[in-house]
Amino acid sequence: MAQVPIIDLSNFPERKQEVTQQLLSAALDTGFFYLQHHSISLATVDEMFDASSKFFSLSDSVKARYAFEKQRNAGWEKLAQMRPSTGTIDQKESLSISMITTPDKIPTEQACPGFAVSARTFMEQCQSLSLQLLDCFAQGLGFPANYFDPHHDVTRGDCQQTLRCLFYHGKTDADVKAAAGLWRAGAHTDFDTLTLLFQRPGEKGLEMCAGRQACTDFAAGDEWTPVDPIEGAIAVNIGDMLMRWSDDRLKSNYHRVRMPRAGEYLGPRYSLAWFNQANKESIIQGPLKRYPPVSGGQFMLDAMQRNYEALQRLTKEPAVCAA
Ligand SMILES: O=C(O)CCC(=O)C(=O)O
Ligand SMILES: [Fe+2]
Repeated sequence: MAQVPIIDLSNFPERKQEVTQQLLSAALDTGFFYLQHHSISLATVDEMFDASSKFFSLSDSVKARYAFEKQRNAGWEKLAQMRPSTGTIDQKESLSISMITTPDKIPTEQACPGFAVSARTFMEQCQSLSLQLLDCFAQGLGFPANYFDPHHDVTRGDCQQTLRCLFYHGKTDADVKAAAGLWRAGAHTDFDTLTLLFQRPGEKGLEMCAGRQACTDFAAGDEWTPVDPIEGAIAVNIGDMLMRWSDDRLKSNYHRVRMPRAGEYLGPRYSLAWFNQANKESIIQGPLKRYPPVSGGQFMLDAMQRNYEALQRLTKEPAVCAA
């Protein structure tokens, strides 16, 4: 079974070369790693989890004021997302918001007091840690220092940086018995450059599958490794955009969230995902030019189209990966 390495960011400025090597080696192989002793405080993360659970506890009619819009990839959705790997609906709710481009999808002070303030602080800290990591990857891939910064520019109107709050409903023993074929989140890769994934201790279920060869393939192997929550640590994974930007060297591997099993904790699971996504107008191309250049905006549209076509095929054939 693959190992998910734990990378310690203590004394980062003095240890930057060493950390860069560790990040690179994790990204070349598993595509997943944990970060410990990073710059995001536990209090900031806890406050964001509180804000997120308060939002999800609102009535569906209030949450529907922030309804998901596919075109903008923003807003709230419930029992709505289907992955080509499963053909069943993910057992979850989510709220996706961006730092500047979706103010109308951020719950108001009246609807959810404190949410906007907590989300802003959290997103700012996620952004700053992400640029630190992306700078290491830039150097590891042979790009100039800070190469990725202008491509993840949150001050521009074409910014695609996104926070997704996730809420997986609690289950009963009967639900668990009847859960064959259901997933909290079906196997998928992320479309972004880098995802920071925050989990709460005890709320397990995330699993990853190492071994993807090309950013264009659409299948997962069958060896799954748990990425269980570790107190204070962030689980990080490479996404398809960085896989492409690295000419397939860094691996955007499949991952999923399984349903709890009988005898396990059956309560709700909350997670927070910060998706780093290149600005729509940024041009993505690896140093080896393995793929033609593509803009950040077009890359997302193509990824969604590929997903859509795979879902269409699913209605005619069995699931591409019996995940
Ligand atoms: O909730 C999790 O742990 C994973 C979520 C995820 O992979 C996603 O939303 O892309
Ligand atoms: Fe994901």
